[in-house]
Amino acid sequence: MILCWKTIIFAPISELFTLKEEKERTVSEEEIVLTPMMKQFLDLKAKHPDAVMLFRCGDFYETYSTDAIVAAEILGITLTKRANGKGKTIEMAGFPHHALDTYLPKLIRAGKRVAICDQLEDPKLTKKLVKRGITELVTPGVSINDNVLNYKENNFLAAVHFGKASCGVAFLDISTGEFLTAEGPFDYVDKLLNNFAPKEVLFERGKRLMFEGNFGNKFFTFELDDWVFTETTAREKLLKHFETKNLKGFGVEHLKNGIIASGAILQYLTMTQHTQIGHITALSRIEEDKYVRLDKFTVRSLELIGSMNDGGSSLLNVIDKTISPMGARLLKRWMVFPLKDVKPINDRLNVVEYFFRQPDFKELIEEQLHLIGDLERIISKVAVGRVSPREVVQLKVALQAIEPIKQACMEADNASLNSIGEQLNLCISIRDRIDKEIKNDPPLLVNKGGVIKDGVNAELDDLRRISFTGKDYLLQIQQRESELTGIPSLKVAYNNVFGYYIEVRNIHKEKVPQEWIRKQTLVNAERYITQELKEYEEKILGAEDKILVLETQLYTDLVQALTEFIPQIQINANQIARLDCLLSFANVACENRYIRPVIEDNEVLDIRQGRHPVIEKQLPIGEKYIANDVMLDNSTQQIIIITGPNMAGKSALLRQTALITLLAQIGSFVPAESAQIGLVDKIFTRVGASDNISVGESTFMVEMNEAADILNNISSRSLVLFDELGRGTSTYDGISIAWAIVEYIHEHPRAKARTLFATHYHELNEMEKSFKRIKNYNVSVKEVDNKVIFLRKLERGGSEHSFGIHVAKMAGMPKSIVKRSNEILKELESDNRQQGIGGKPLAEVSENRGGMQLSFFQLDDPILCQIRDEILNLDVNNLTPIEALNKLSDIKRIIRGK
Ligand SMILES: Nc1ncnc2c1ncn2[C@@H]1O[C@H](COP(=O)(O)OP(=O)(O)OP(=O)(O)O)[C@@H](O)[C@H]1O
Repeated sequence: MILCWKTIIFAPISELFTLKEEKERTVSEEEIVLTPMMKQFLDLKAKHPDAVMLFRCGDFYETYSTDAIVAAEILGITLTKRANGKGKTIEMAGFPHHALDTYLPKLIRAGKRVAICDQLEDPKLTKKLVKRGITELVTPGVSINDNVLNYKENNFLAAVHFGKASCGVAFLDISTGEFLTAEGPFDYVDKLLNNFAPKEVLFERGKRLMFEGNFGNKFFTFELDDWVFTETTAREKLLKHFETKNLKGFGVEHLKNGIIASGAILQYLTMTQHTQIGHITALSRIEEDKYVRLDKFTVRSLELIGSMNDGGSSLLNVIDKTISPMGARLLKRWMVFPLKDVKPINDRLNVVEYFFRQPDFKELIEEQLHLIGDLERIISKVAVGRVSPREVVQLKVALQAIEPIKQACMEADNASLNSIGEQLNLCISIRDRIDKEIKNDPPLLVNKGGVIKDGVNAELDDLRRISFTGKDYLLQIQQRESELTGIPSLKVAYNNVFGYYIEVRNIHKEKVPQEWIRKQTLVNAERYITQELKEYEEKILGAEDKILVLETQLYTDLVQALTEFIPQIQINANQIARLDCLLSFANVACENRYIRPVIEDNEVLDIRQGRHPVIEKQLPIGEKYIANDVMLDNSTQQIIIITGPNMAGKSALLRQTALITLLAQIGSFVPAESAQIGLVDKIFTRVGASDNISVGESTFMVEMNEAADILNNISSRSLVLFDELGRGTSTYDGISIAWAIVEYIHEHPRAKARTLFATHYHELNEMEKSFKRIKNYNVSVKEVDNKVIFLRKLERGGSEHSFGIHVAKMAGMPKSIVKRSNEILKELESDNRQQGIGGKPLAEVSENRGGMQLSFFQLDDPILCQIRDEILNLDVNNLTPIEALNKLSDIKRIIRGK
């Protein structure tokens, strides 16, 4: 036999034998002697060199060589060695096959691809090496295992195709069957990748630089051959799967790049042996123009899905009171895809209001939703042939719960609810069939038996009778023989080796009849078999085997019948998810005193007594969130410049305005006394300076990139929030850039966006004088006895102080520094007052400020000079909070030393 290296291109080889050369060559069998099983392993492994192979050996899944080293580390299992022909050894680590569900998710969560290699024939029936083959390739993006999946999240696999004019993208969640596509410029695809957060992304081999250059390196990726990314291959694959002549019915026919990406996904499913995919019933286009555009910075800085601080809360945490897993997943989607048309938003709001007004209806829906479970993922498991008897019973329970929901929705005085009710399908025939055939509390696995109810199949009933009466008969034998032999402790028992046997304790061994055949000697007893016992054993065991075969057959037939209902049950799952989200909105609104916003097709944003939905939940007991009014429009008050001390609540106000708008546009009630929301098409936020050093960009570069993106994309319908824009550079540059940007938004006809601009550059208050739609506001504080009290009220007019020194004091800054800072501030202020800021060119203002700073550090005090040097040597942009604290403590030590 000749082994070809070309097919064996992975690391384990080097550990099985010594490689003379790395390059391709052929090796004769004389040079290498492998055990036959290892040869089989190598052949299979060569098909998926990058995956950890779980190789089934009897009752174990084994891993070998480098796979074993990796698996032992991730799974915490013992690494051993096994002989591998001609005195060689190979690393090995394994676990019992029934523990697959425990260990597989750990490998997937560690970002590994796993090839499952099973025995394809019964080892008992062959004398040769057992046939084995890869039955499934599980990867982070292609998993239906409950232990890998998070029930509140979709598990998307994505594919990206780099077309000539645009980029195509597709997303598939195999656990729910949802399949989506879109195409557009890189930044749009980047936004989608961030919003859908796929667990794995596929792209064409050799295009890594392009991929990472546009989308970063945070995704788990896999490269596929270039032939996968051709239009003909992709179209063929899609048409074959959907059994259609073209893709017009899905509304994606014109999306050439999207189609290529979608085809690549299906191709990948074939490659990973996922061929039962009847639950993927449609390919939908992601309709960009239907949703508010939120870029990834906005999603992150508004903390919609996750908090930027460890342990912090997100908007999703506050508003997710969904009951079903489908509801939780849909709500997460709604959060990043707010609507921008009045009608669908009002449709949602109408339902939320209906829940409010009809507590009985709300209670009924709530009660039934608790019974439904993960209908969407269960029906996907039906399609892929992995549904357990318990899940089938859960499916029945869900369909039963849908009946009262459907009825209540149809009877409701609300068109959206009527439409939900109409779409719900009771699937009565299959529901009743499950009820008739499957026991109410079946075992987890069908091969354990006891799944099918009595009365379903006459043959099954007969076999069960034989099995049960046979067992009774064995008891009779026990009793009879005990009496005949006079052995009171005689007992009939069963083990896998001898089958049924009679056990007699040694003290009675003399009384055993001659015709009994001795099979086993124990310390205190002997075990025997008899002719009669063997005959009954055959009958009982034969019946039990037949029962299992028959039950499995009946169960498989039922699951097959269920596949006919996949589309209807998927629709049910969607409608239930929708209802669940709207119910969640109603409950959140009740609990937190939200009101229904008025949605209008104009450019007014008028929020009265608005609150921040997340901060208000986090305040210490006894503290109340101070509500504020914010009014923006395109004619009188387009841009608000908000100044005010540090810690006053400027950022909170900015964010709450965006969050209220966003909540309204996903159809939720909002935390305010009243809210008039003129529909927003895009929300942009630039909040604080953040570093992106990992991709080689400075704080300021990131800030300017984001600001440029905003300015290039805003429209007169957009909402823009700038928080401390320009902070990442010198005061002089910062003010100039901030001023120019505000001026642009005010003046540019296309860019007349409603804008909130929070800043510490009080100089920007000058703009109100020259620009008609710019208005100054400040978040108020009161100074009492040298102490600052935060009133947190938004008031008309600019403010002059930042009270930064006060905040430094609150933060525990050494008293001497606080005192000295106050002296310097007074000096600076008096100087500025003499010179005057208003009307002066910004350059002058800034230069003066620089001059003052210099005089501070020109003092003769060597301690101050030492502090100056310490501060000047700091790289503030790269300073971690801990380093900052350490530095403060160093400075404190210097002062104390004085
Ligand atoms: N309206 C409010 N009612 C009650 N507490 C509030 C309110 N607004 C803000 N806070 C509290 O004050 C803290 C500081 O608010 P915020 O970060 O908005 O201040 P800021 O003015 O942006 O400060 P800085 O200029 O230093 O960034 C918040 O974390 C919150 O706990």
